[in-house]
Amino acid sequence: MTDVAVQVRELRRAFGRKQVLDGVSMDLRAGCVTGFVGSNGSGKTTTLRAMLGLLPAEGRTLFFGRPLAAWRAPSRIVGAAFAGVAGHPKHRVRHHLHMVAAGAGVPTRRADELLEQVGMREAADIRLSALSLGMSQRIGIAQALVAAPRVLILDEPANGLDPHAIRWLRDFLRTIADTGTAVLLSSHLLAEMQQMADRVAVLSQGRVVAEAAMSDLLAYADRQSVVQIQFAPDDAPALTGLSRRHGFELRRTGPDTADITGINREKLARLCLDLRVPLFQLSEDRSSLEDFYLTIAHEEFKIA
Ligand SMILES: Nc1ncnc2c1ncn2[C@@H]1O[C@H](COP(=O)(O)OP(=O)(O)OP(=O)(O)O)[C@@H](O)[C@H]1O
Repeated sequence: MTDVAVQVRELRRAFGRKQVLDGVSMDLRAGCVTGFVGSNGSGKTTTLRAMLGLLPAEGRTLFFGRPLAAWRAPSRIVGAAFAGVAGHPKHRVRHHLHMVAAGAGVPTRRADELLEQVGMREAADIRLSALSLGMSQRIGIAQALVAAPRVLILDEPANGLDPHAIRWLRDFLRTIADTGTAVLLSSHLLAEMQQMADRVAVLSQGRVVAEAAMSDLLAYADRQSVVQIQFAPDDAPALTGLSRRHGFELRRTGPDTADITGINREKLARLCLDLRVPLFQLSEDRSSLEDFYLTIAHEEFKIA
């Protein structure tokens, strides 16, 4: 599904002299999980708040072609969660969600269903102040979903989650997106997004500098990575032939060492195994996706 659910256009916002948003534009697609990434302080939260009209900003955000305020029941259009759950710390989880449901004009049984869906039934009687960060994130998501919105916006939802909970979140968001909901989640960790998002929008210096399918971004990362190998000098011609046949670049750095670009470590290892060329060292200077993100941010990289 590629229907555009949300169009964000030219958002601008300064705090004092600092131009935090300098023309942020992006599209969110229905049925798609979009990761919104940018380093700490790059303006992700500011963008989300501006999109939702929680913060005055120049520019516009259209939800299914209209500003949010033009919809009769905005909570059915978009649900959002910022840093876990917002509510009275003394309220207990179930009571809190019932109040949110009542406020949104939906039956309280919807809140109970969501509590079940986010795996928090056992936490129903816990006070909001006693929730762990991970629990609070889940309840925040339940709260955002209470009116079954067509767009779900989550600010750093993976914060404080352990790997098991991140897997849960990924599967949960996939289920939500599969119903046609457009999901936007922000994070300063690209590695997390790699697990969760179909598409990614990269925020840098107040603008979205890349918007692409996650698979394209990862393929680009592969092309940028450098694999260092060590081999038997006799195998040099075989490796050169392999590089020609498979279109990767091999640059000799010594009689038995080379730097390779244009192919990732796993694929290279498989090709060498097939060719029966033993490698004595195989390391990849892909650094990390974090470093890769910094590269994109600096190069103002655009993926077609
Ligand atoms: N109300 C405010 N008043 C002044 N400055 C603000 C305000 N809100 C945000 N900022 C500044 O705007 C910049 C962007 O902040 P924002 O919280 O949007 O970044 P972020 O990308 O969400 O960061 P993080 O990943 O750390 O959550 C920061 O420099 C922050 O200090």
